[in-house]
Amino acid sequence: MARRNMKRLNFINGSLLGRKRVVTEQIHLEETEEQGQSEVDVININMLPETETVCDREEVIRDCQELFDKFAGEAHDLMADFHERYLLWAFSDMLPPQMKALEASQPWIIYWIANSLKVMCPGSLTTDTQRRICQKLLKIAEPDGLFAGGQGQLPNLLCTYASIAALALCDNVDDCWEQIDRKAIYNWLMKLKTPDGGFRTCLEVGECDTRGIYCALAVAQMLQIMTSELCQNVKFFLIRCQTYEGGFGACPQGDEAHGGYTFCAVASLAILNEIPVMNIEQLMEWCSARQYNEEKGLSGRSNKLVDGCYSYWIGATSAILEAHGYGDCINKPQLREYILKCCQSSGRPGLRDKPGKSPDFYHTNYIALGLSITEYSFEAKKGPDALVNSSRILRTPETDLQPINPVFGLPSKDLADIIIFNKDRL
Ligand SMILES: CC(C)=CCC/C(C)=C/CC/C(C)=C/COP(=O)(O)OP(=O)(O)O
Ligand SMILES: [Zn+2]
Repeated sequence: MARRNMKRLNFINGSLLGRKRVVTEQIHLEETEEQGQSEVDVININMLPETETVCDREEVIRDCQELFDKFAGEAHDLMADFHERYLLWAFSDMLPPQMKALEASQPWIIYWIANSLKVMCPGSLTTDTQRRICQKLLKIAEPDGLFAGGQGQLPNLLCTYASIAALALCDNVDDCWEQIDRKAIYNWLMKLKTPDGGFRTCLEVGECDTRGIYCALAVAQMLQIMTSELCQNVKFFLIRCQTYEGGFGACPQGDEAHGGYTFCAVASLAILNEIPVMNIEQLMEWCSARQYNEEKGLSGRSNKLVDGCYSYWIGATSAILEAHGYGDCINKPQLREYILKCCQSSGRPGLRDKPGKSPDFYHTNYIALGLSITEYSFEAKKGPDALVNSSRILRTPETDLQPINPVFGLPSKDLADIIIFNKDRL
């Protein structure tokens, strides 16, 4: 066999329409060592071009491999008590000044912390903390019953989802669920609705993409204010967001498939009970391609790096498909290994995107949800509420995680409780 001499072609750095040169194919002549014959070796143009991300990925693979070697053969558990301290601190102390940037996302911070506690350390969200959460969120909703990022801010759909999800975690303390103004929220959702089936994130100036649809439908389902008028055309908007790759972009036609927007689209179709309208085979292939052999974790889009938060955005998408009878498209034990060995460190509490990154509340929540997904199998319940049965497939006595509903990002019990409560209010 001739020794192959593969040479990397320089990636053509320019837009397709800007390229005016004639395409040339380079060939390389080489003497084979054994036979002394000349052989033509065509350069493989399918080789990965050397981009910044390709180099970054090599570093990520090295970092992960180091941790896999370090913990080889060890059952590496979740350090739940350690992470609990980080989460409880956030509810009792001043947040660091750099978190000022999240001034318009206060319900999100509350949801991420409270949900992480409920999933990883059940019992640690005390009645007193639940009371403080409700008082804070219901204060933001004054005087019109609509939720925003903070007091005095414009009502916002994404913050409304985060607020209702956080309230769902409060076990109806002090009858707080009674104080959610479902009528005001329904009327406002109808005003946010666009004729093509989308939802704006806020009146007049809000953007319109799959996140808005997901937040509107999830809120409507949790509050039991779902109507056919609210759902009109929504599935057509979503169908148009599925790209040639199989994942979903933010908006119809043209956006790149991305894990976050794919979750929003697939979870929305689950709420609408319309899972079969998408191209399931392509979606499953795309989800599987998000998991990399070397790092074992999930990326959010083609040729990008693994990140712990996709353990939920892609992990939940896969769990929803599994619940609807399509089988697993990710490898749960491998994902578990990435999470437990690469997304936590005994040096600093909280969960992180990847080795070398700092933990934060967002990643702690979505990685905890992803880890829970790896411990259960899923089956959709019959009926209109997008409820899901989960059965434990793994027993880790020290750190059993709560089963979650992959559609709503909440522990199954909290979700069922708020839905049942609101059903009775009809
Ligand atoms: C319910 C709700 C509102 C859900 C939102 C879902 C959503 C859009 C998540 C995206 C999260 C994320 C890591 C974006 C970063 O993109 P990037 O381009 O920085 O990261 P990448 O390199 O991994 O693509
Ligand atoms: Zn992330």
